[in-house]
Amino acid sequence: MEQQTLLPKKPLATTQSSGSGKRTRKYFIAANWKSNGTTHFVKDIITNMINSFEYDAGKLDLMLLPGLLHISLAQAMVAPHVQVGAQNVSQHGQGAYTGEVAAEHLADYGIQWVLIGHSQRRGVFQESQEVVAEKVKKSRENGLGVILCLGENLEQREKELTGQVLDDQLTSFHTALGGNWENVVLAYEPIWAMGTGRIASADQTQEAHEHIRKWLSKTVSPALGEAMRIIYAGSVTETNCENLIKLSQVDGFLVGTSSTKPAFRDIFETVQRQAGRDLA
Ligand SMILES: O=C(CO)COP(=O)(O)O
Repeated sequence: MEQQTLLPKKPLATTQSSGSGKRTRKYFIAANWKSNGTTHFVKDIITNMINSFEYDAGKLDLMLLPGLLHISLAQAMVAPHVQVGAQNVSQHGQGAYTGEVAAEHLADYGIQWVLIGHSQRRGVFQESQEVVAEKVKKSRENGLGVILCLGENLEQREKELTGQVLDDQLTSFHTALGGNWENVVLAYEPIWAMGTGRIASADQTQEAHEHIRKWLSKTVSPALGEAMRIIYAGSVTETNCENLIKLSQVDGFLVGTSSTKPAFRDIFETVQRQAGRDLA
């Protein structure tokens, strides 16, 4: 099949630096519904919650990541500014890969963004960084924007290897992206905080995000270091989101469990308030 180079129709702006030291990065919040929900759930949450959000799409991006079969339903229902992405993609192209969903298929269905490298894919499904990198390449060949997850496990943190782990993952992403960081959002996921109810402290989060930003500044360019959206993932709730979103290095959240609950409204509104305060 001829390669598609479908450019995102609704590109998410990677905001530019003003050079003034003032925040210019647009906030980003994604709801990862994982393998949860039914068609009833999707209709209900979009109608009664998601589509009722009134927000300035110049300051905040909102993306839903439903289960694969629910994507078309969500696409058909969401209000114009709300994006819908996929939670996963095959590392293979089209071909004899039974049960896999190729990047070509996502693009063909008008899906413009995909989550790659989620800790549950890496852990439960044993995806290596090499496989993750292949997924990035296939997605880019098909014009998809990517939310790239990275982060350390508990053992790596305790051995003080967090910086090294992040550097290795970033290096792999850089190669897979061919140095093109357009339409990329990075999600820092300390694996020990995923679905555990345990959350990274403000210091740990700020430090990890800063580390990532410095790597981008040094390895790619200072402009990219300043412009890249780095969002936090791991046990975000309506009670802890306020403190995290105030951190200068945190540009939003990838929300799991709480994104399927009424709490998501509070989390969204907290990010929205911060965006209103920070962005002119
Ligand atoms: O997996 C996550 C985000 O994709 C985080 O999940 P929890 O918010 O349930 O910890």
